[in-house]
Amino acid sequence: MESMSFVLFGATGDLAKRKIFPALYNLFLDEKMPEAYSIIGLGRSSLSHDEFQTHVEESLKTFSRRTVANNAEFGEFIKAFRYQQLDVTKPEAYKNLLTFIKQREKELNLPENRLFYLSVAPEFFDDIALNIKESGLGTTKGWKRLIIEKPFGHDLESARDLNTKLSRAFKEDEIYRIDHYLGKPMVQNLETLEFANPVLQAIWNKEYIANVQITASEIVGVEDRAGYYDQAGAIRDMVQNHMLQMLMMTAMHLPKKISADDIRDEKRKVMESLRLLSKEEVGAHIIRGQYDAGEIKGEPVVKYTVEPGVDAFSTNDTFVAARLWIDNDFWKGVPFYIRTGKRMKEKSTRIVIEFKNTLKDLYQTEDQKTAPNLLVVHISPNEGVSFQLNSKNPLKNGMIEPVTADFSPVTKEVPEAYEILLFDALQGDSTFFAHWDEVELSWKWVQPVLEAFEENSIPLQTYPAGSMGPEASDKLLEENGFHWW
Ligand SMILES: NC(=O)C1=CN([C@@H]2O[C@H](COP(=O)(O)OP(=O)(O)OC[C@H]3O[C@@H](n4cnc5c(N)ncnc54)[C@H](OP(=O)(O)O)[C@@H]3O)[C@@H](O)[C@H]2O)C=CC1
Ligand SMILES: O=C1O[C@H](COP(=O)(O)O)[C@@H](O)[C@H](O)[C@H]1O
Repeated sequence: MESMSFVLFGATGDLAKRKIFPALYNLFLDEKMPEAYSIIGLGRSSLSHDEFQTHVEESLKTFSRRTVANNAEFGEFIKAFRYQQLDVTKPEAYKNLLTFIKQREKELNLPENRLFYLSVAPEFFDDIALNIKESGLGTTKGWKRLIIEKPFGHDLESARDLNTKLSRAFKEDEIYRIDHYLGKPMVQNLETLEFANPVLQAIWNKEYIANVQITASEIVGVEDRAGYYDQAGAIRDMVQNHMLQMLMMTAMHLPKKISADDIRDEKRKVMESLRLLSKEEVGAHIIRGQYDAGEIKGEPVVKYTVEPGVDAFSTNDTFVAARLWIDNDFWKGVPFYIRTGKRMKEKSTRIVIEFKNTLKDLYQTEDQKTAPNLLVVHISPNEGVSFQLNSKNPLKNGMIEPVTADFSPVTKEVPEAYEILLFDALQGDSTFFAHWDEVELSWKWVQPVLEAFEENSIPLQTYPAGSMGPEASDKLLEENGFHWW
């Protein structure tokens, strides 16, 4: 891995302290950082280098999965951090930043490889990219890369506009759009499950698969993010990015070779085949929900519209379920269901592949009924893969029962999504970052849904906090003879 400067916009913010610093620290402990590097944090606040290093240390003590010891090794890590106060909206400030970066490059004998990480509000993304270009920060003898956080646009038009602006300063292969779900070990493992197992590869299609169910349920509510969430809703916050990325990863077909370009090509093909809904069709395939008061783990929970910062008459979606169709040769006729919501019964992200139960009529009697085979990819909170088979239970007179073969790695050791993604970006591997084609096609699918929601042309179903969403979400599957697993 090449030595570099890591330039972090928004270094005094929430994401930096909760995810980015801990990820860098754990990469350091795993000896996955470059041989030489400088980390330059930027923010509006006025901080000395020492104060910034203390801020980083405190964030690691609170959020790192590994403990922080006050030893020489830690000293080695923290000494790479420097801080610069910079108002991102002031073009003249970038000149000072360039001088500072060059000075550090000289001190540490670093090549001009610069990785810029935009961990600031999205309204700044395009300005920062432009200022990097105009100030000469992006003119390097080495490489430059831009990591950009979500949300990438608010709708199709704004996403296109942002992309056009970014592409004036960075080429597509220099842009790393973070979708942290793509860094989750079990989402990455989908590729291996599908392509490294000939048995699964042979049956990964419409001949054998009855339906696919992707769930991302959360216990938390809107928390302290009402300002953002009440405008975004589950459709923008989760569906446009994480849910559709998981769908792409599940439905993509065998690439010519395992490379970033080939995998992203296959993902794009999935999105190109995704059946677009007209605004009028949205009601038949999409369930829009909002949580009502309820109870979670024995504690009462208030309804969404009385949460701090939420509009009392808000019609924002805190739950979305959808039935999607991929009209290609592999998946024609196989429904893909997705559901995601806040204030649900459990925190669970999982993908369930339900296989066709073609042998169920072979067994005639009640005690010989068979359940469908299920392949379940457990993404969080616990990582693993399980496979449900039918087997005779010798203790129950040979009655046929479903049994589960389970694989779960030791979760304490599993790296976090941000660690995995940062390591990839440091190495220049963009496989698990969202390509613009995927982002644009996702927005294309989402756009009529956004419009139907905005026009209130489909009902807003309420669901009690602590449930698995509105009843209408169950009916969506019942219409095709299925139920949620
Ligand atoms: N927090 C999270 O869990 C997640 C965040 N994201 C995304 O990450 C990005 C950052 O979010 P988050 O850390 O929560 O945001 P915060 O509001 O916590 O932090 C914002 C950062 O931007 C800096 N900033 C604001 N205005 C300026 C300015 N004019 N010039 C320079 N710096 C400025 C702040 O500096 P200062 O504090 O010094 O004023 C601060 O460092 C957003 O795009 C968000 O959508 C994505 C997923 C999850
Ligand atoms: O991006 C987001 O993801 C989180 C859920 O992430 P997870 O890793 O905990 O599954 C969600 O709470 C948040 O609203 C959204 O912005």
